[in-house]
Amino acid sequence: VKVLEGMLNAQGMKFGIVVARFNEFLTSKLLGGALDTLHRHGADEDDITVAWVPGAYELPLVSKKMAESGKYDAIIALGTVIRGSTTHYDYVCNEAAKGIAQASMSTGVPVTFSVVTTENIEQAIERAGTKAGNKGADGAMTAIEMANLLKQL
Ligand SMILES: O=c1[nH]c(NC[C@H](O)[C@H](O)[C@H](O)CO)c([N+](=O)[O-])c(=O)[nH]1
Repeated sequence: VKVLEGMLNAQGMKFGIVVARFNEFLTSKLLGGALDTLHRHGADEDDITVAWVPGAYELPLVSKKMAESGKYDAIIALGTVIRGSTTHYDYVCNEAAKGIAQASMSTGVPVTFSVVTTENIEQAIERAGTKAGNKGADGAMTAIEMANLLKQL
């Protein structure tokens, strides 16, 4: 039986990070978690590019453009959408999720969906580096694993 699985080695790999400025108090923490994870798994600082977009709705377009460039082994999409603060929560979340998946499928480049979607600010804080971990760090781990796995296919 031949088993394929991605190692967690980021050495020599190039990563794009797309991060939403909306809820920047929280998305900056997701970015910090992603950068820390990439660094501690061996990624070189010069091999990481960060692009800021206005909000989660804009994540798919820039994720797709970065993926299409062929410059990156994986893309990490970071954002925070909180229902309590918006009437169009479902639209933003659904379009972000669908668009990020499409950016990945249409280019063959892994684009991880690390968008925190919560009912309220407290839940979002829990996922930005407190008791529920850091969704940005999780997205970076997924990106490293997927990039390693795709090299074997
Ligand atoms: O990233 C977010 N964008 C949000 N809206 C902006 C949206 O992503 C677009 O930037 C905007 O609609 C302009 O296209 C949010 N809310 O509306 O509350 C939110 O919680 N998070």
